[in-house]
Amino acid sequence: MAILEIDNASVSFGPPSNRTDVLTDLNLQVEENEFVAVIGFSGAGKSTLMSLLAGLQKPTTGEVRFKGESIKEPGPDLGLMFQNYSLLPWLSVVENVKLAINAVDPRLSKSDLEERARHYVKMVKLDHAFDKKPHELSGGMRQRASLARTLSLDPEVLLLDEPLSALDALTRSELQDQILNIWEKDKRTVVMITNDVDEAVLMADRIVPLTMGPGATLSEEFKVNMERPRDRHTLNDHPEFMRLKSEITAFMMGLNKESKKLSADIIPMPKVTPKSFSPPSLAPTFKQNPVSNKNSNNVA
Ligand SMILES: Nc1ncnc2c1ncn2[C@@H]1O[C@H](COP(=O)(O)OP(=O)(O)OP(=O)(O)O)[C@@H](O)[C@H]1O
Repeated sequence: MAILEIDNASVSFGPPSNRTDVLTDLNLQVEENEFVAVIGFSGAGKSTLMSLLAGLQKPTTGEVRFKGESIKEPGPDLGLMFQNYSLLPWLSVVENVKLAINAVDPRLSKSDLEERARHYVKMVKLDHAFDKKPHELSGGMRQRASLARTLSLDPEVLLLDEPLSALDALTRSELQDQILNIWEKDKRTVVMITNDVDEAVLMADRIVPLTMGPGATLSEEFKVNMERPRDRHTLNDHPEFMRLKSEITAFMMGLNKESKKLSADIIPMPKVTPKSFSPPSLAPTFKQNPVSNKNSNNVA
């Protein structure tokens, strides 16, 4: 049985008179220990999809299940790492992690809590910044801290919403490796959103494109049949990597083209011709006030 399932789900926002259909007819099955990458364009509904999987967003229709049970609310089994770090600015790295652990495990002793928080901060190689506040960290360090916080909850499923988007290429590769290490060593299930085809092929077992919104849906998937560990340095010589990369890129470009064509078909520009138009005078106009005119000498 799949650990995580989306069954014919859709998400719409707003009242019926002004409804926005963001996601429609979503179906996805994620097996235990699988690494699934969802790839999509900006604004397609990727974060909405993650919120749905994390139980933060209820489907308008359909169902989302974890281990066969309908997901009713967020819980520690489904660890969501947000795109925008969301660290509390007045707490240090280790305090941010402690706060998260304490929320799911309030009976831990002070020393166990400290030890566990430090363990996860070390895991993402932030030991040198235990006591730093978020404003003292670089973007990459904040993403690590945010990852440490998500990992510290020891979730069965890691839901990573563009976890590496704000990073430079070097830091990005370093963190990709760390996520892969954690996934392989601790045998987790990962669903990761990315907009980077290379990253998806390097990391995932399966890549599922999200079509363009409104009414985005998950389309046909691409299986990554490449042995692990995958060596990033020789990937560009790997025929399967090259094939997948070009197929997925062509598919995504096709989606983009189709969506532009659709929006051109659906929203024709209205033909608006003003009946008459006279530009307002640039000089300010004042209404004559007989009283103030009389006292005009009194103006300071
Ligand atoms: N609570 C909400 N109410 C109304 N509309 C919403 C809400 N949440 C998201 N949307 C709309 O849903 C669409 C998809 O948003 P979402 O943030 O899921 O996209 P995304 O693919 O994650 O975007 P990005 O890559 O830019 O972060 C957008 O048009 C957004 O305005």
